[in-house]
Amino acid sequence: MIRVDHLNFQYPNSRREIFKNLSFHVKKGETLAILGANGIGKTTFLKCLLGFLEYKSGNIFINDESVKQMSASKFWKQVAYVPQSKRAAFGFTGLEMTVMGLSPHVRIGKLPTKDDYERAYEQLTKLGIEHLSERNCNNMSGGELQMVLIARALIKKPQILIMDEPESHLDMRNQLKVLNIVEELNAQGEYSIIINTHFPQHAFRIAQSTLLLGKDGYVFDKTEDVVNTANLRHYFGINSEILSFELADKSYSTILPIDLQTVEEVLR
Ligand SMILES: Nc1ncnc2c1ncn2[C@@H]1O[C@H](COP(=O)(O)OP(=O)(O)OP(=O)(O)O)[C@@H](O)[C@H]1O
Repeated sequence: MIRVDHLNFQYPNSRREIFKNLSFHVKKGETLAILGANGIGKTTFLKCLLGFLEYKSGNIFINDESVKQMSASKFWKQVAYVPQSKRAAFGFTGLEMTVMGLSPHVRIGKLPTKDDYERAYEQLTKLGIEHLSERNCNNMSGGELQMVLIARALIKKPQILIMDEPESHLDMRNQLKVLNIVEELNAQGEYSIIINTHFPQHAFRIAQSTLLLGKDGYVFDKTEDVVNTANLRHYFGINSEILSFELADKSYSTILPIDLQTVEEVLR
């Protein structure tokens, strides 16, 4: 369980408060989607959560323990981060990259063991990407590298999994692969998952709750209560329609952006 309590953050060189009194939680076995317009503060929030930026006030708790009081080693044993694959450039093989996920569990200066490499290979196999184990990450496609980064995050069996736009830059097939993995992890009931995304329809598919960040506040609630046409108008300035249908006993919803709000609509 991760709980964010009245968090406030502002960059030192800026007058804008990126978030003010931000509070929400993600229970074990649940997925939260974070949505919001470009530049609203999604990455900034992840940086605060991961300890790369210091927030002004408020607190973040993992299983009711404040992260401020937690050692880095304890934090990183529980939390795994999957960065966007486009920003990565590494000279490691898929197997080496996956083994690196075990680093919080390995003493400094100690090399990974044969057992660690076997666990890494097993993790790649679980995700169906063992063929990437000997491939250099620099020679992988965005989708392949994203899957290896997910393997690296999962190998240490984290409680909290944080993913920064894992399906951006991927084709539709690879997007579905990533969404399926998140759905499977969610169904296992062992993780609290936080996923930054630019796709509201993905929030519908994988996230029980959604945090929608805006300039003048935020909404946090069940996804179906957050992702609606009124909020998309207010937070993205677009008119849209939500389309829902059933297929093979499963319900699906997606969002069709129709057009930008007109100046009159904005002023109304
Ligand atoms: N180091 C910094 N100093 C001052 N302002 C910053 C700094 N880094 C980011 N910002 C500003 O903070 C705001 C939030 O940026 P952030 O990258 O968190 O947005 P985002 O929601 O992740 O955007 P996107 O969807 O485009 O990735 C932006 O206005 C950005 O210009």
